Amino acid sequence: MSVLLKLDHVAAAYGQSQVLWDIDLDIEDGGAVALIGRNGVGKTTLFKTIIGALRLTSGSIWFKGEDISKLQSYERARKGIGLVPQGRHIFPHLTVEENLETGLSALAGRGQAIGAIPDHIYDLFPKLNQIKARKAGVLSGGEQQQLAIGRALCGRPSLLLLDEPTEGIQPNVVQQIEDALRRIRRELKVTIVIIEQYLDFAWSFADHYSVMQRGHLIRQGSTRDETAADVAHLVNI
Ligand SMILES: Nc1ncnc2c1ncn2[C@@H]1O[C@H](COP(=O)(O)OP(=O)(O)OP(=O)(O)O)[C@@H](O)[C@H]1O
Repeated sequence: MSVLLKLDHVAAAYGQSQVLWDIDLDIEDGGAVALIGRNGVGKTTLFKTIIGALRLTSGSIWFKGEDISKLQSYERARKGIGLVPQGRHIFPHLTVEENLETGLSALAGRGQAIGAIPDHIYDLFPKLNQIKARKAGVLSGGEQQQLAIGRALCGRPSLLLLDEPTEGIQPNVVQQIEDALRRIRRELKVTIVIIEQYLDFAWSFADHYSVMQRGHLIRQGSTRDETAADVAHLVNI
């Protein structure tokens, strides 16, 4: 398999406060990776560096063989990096359909017509079709998460980063989210990286895991060769 995303000795800081140190990470094309670690170790910050919301202080980021370290966020989105942020950040006063339309803007400048919301979004999340005229602010947590994923998919990413997709979601809906992510990977050929506190979900969904501790990547491996219990002590408080 080829490498889709490569982080090479990445470091990043908020002002004077360094948060990431010397991160080396390869994400294979077609892979599903869980990024795990205690609160505050830098997982979200790592996503911010990948999407270009935070500049690197050293190192480089490569996507599809191209150094994207100096590109702006919108340029990285156009190249195919999508984010489902922690807390979902949907627009509560817009309808479901209008929220999805905001996701189409990543296509602007990629030489593709922006067009309509792709059918596969409503195929993945039929509920969104039923409630497309409803204001997003009144949706349940699970529906908002589906909307946030659908919105990111409107930009036709080849890499989708999801920051704690199960946070605040009822257990019966977690399974639906997992099923949708599997289909996104298999049918849409999207490579997926999740930040996940809930190790059972991480192990069920992902092929590989990476553990962060105090701004460093300290361990990586296969979720098929090791169990969640093998790494739980590195993640649980
Ligand atoms: N905008 C910011 N300005 C300054 N420091 C920040 C900022 N955002 C995060 N930090 C600090 O950077 C460190 C890493 O935070 P980050 O949110 O990346 O961790 P995390 O592993 O994603 O944690 P969580 O699971 O709580 O989201 C923390 O010490 C945090 O306080």
